[in-house]
Amino acid sequence: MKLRFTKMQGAGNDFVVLDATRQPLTLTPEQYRRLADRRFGVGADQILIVGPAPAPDVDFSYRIVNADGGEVEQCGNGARCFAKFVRDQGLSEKSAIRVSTHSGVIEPRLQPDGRVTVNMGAPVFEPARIPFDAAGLAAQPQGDHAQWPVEVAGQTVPLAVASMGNPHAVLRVDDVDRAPVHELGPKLESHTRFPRRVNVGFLQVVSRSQVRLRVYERGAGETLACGTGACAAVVLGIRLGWLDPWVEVETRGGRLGIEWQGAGHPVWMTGPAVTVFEGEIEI
Ligand SMILES: N[C@@H](CCC[C@H](N)C(=O)O)C(=O)O
Repeated sequence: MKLRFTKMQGAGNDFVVLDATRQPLTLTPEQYRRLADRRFGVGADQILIVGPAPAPDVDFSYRIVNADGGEVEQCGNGARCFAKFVRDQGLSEKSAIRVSTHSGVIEPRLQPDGRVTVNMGAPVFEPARIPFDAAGLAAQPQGDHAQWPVEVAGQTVPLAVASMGNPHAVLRVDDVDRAPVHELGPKLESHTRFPRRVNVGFLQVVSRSQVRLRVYERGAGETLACGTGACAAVVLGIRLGWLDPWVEVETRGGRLGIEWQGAGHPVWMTGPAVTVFEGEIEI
């Protein structure tokens, strides 16, 4: 089967975007892995499948598949690329687009400067809803929230955890360039405390409004940026008393602006969305 695709990136987090608005598209996990493969396929951290609206109050649906072939709930950088994709392909003329994902409706808005702002919805902190197995762990109170002591690689690390629709664990470090991303990332990603695995963020606080972040993503390894990871890290940093409500996040692939006004409010993420090329692949 020949498949048309668009290669996109948001702050260096790269995607193969597929249009399934006119006809249903179901690939096998092996086919998704092949598309994501940087040597045998197109190459991507995630595959985004844009589909028709499943209900009258939304404009589209979109599904997200990690490079390992597993379908997941949410993707922040992908949401920005999704919005640019539907506009560029002439699928919508709106600049605020409501899209249904596996973890609810989000609303990307195209900005006049080409960046995209997304209402990512409200974060969730209850361990059971992340999901995070906190049984037997005493939370370490700090600020108005908690970090959890988790045993990994012979050490105990304090993790803050949240869901942005998908699960995140965040570890504060002094310097992201020297952080043990490849030592602790894979071990925490599939740690028994996280029954659905987890995205692992390494957060360096530069000031109350600026952080540096690296994320070892579930199902993809370290990416140049993770949008939901940036939302989770900032939200947890705010709850722990480290950060102000508006924070610039420096990733290895670009900068994201994250705003959160506190409990009950949605997280707003602003950043780039770029088309790299279009093509066709035999899959
Ligand atoms: N890169 C993404 C997140 C993609 C999904 C993630 N790896 C997961 O498994 O939850 C982003 O920008 O948010």
